[in-house]
Amino acid sequence: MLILIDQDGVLADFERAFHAAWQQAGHDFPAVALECRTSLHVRDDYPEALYGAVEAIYTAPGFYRELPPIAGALEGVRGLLEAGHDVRICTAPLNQYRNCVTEKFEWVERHLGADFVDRIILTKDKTVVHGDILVDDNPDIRGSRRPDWRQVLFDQPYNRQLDMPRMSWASWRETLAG
Ligand SMILES: Cc1cn([C@H]2C[C@H](O)[C@@H](COP(=O)(O)O)O2)c(=O)[nH]c1=O
Ligand SMILES: [Mg+2]
Repeated sequence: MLILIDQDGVLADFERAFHAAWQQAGHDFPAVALECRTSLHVRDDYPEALYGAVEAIYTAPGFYRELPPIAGALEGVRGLLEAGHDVRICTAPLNQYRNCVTEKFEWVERHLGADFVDRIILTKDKTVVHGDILVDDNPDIRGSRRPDWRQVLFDQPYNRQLDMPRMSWASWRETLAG
């Protein structure tokens, strides 16, 4: 199968890095714990007056480059390749793209190797990308086409309210390797 895998929130731990950076910044408003997050976009869980401070963190140089891998993600990707699947990273850049785009590529090279950079598909519209499965933490993927991929939701606290087929890296074999 052709398996498309999202980067932020599936391979790279955007949430853990943001939480740590917000705590480090010393804002009076406390960092929202991952289990309490309610929306894909972290900004939505903070007061509007702090949106600028929130965006300043994830648009800062190095934020995307230094994201820690999500537990089990790198092993899961390698396992899917070893199982004979064609794996591509299908990822959307921030609108504030300047650091994000380069650092997403640097992240893949650092954690999956230089050859894996050839497997990156960078798009703001994932519905135009061909694939059999898309693993993504976004519960509301919108675009210009009816996609031919079937989404498997990557389990995160902010998408648990939805009754959709889902996985974590602890369960990828049962969900994807079939
Ligand atoms: C703001 C924000 C972004 N992300 C991730 C999700 C996508 O991979 C990119 C671009 O997101 P957008 O929805 O196209 O702006 O960044 C995220 O995981 N959490 C966030 O708060
Ligand atoms: Mg994501």
